[in-house]
Amino acid sequence: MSQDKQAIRRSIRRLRKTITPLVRKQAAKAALKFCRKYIPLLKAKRIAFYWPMADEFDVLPMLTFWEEQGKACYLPVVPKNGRRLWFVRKDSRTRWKNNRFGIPEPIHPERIRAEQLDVVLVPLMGIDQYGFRLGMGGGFYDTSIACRRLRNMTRPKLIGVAYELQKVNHLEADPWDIRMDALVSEKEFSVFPKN
Ligand SMILES: Nc1nc2c(c(=O)[nH]1)N(C=O)[C@@H](CNc1ccc(C(=O)N[C@@H](CCC(=O)O)C(=O)O)cc1)CN2
Ligand SMILES: Nc1ncnc2c1ncn2[C@@H]1O[C@H](COP(=O)(O)OP(=O)(O)OP(=O)(O)O)[C@@H](O)[C@H]1O
Repeated sequence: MSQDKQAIRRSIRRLRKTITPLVRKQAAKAALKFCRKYIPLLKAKRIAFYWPMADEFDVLPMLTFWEEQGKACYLPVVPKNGRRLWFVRKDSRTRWKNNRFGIPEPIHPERIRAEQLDVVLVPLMGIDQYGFRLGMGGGFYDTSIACRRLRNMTRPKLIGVAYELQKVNHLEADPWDIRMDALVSEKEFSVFPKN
């Protein structure tokens, strides 16, 4: 079964490599335009983004926009032990340090957990029609947003970010998998049905 997941990751990674820099840039712009109307984002005080690696969807234009709108913006920081991510504030003067995966992380005293965020833009490898997500396999996001398993917990809102070519019909969900509330791609912004 995790064999399966590895195979899906490989095939999506291969597809994603074919995206040209120009298309990537246009996709980032389109996604920004779509997400500007999403009410939870408009109302949010604290929003988490991610620093895009390799061929991941570029959310930095969105980050810049929402930062200019006065939102407090955060990026994930991999913990020393375990898998529960910290979210560290990024501001215009932030300095950066690479983590063990080579991903830049902000250096800032303001460090919070996912529960304190209003919206999290979640990186992913694949996403199905129900909002189930396949990540890089580290289990970081599933662990960090596990608070959403609790009944009545509607925060943080989770927005998966992906190219259309990362959509898959159906992902076999593991017990720890948490569904996204919405998805933004280069083509659309869609909200998943609650049930
Ligand atoms: N941009 C971004 N930041 C993120 C994540 C993510 O998916 N995307 N994460 C989401 O959880 C966390 C880091 N998770 C990671 C999990 C696994 C690997 C990893 O296995 N990297 C392989 C190379 C993978 C590849 O070939 O693309 C390696 O280092 O060998 C890296 C980061 C936090 N920050
Ligand atoms: N809430 C949790 N508590 C403890 N362990 C967890 C939790 N969620 C996931 N895990 C562990 O993390 C491992 C990786 O999970 P999975 O392959 O679903 O990660 P992923 O969603 O692809 O990765 P990521 O979230 O880092 O992008 C699993 O084997 C599981 O044991």
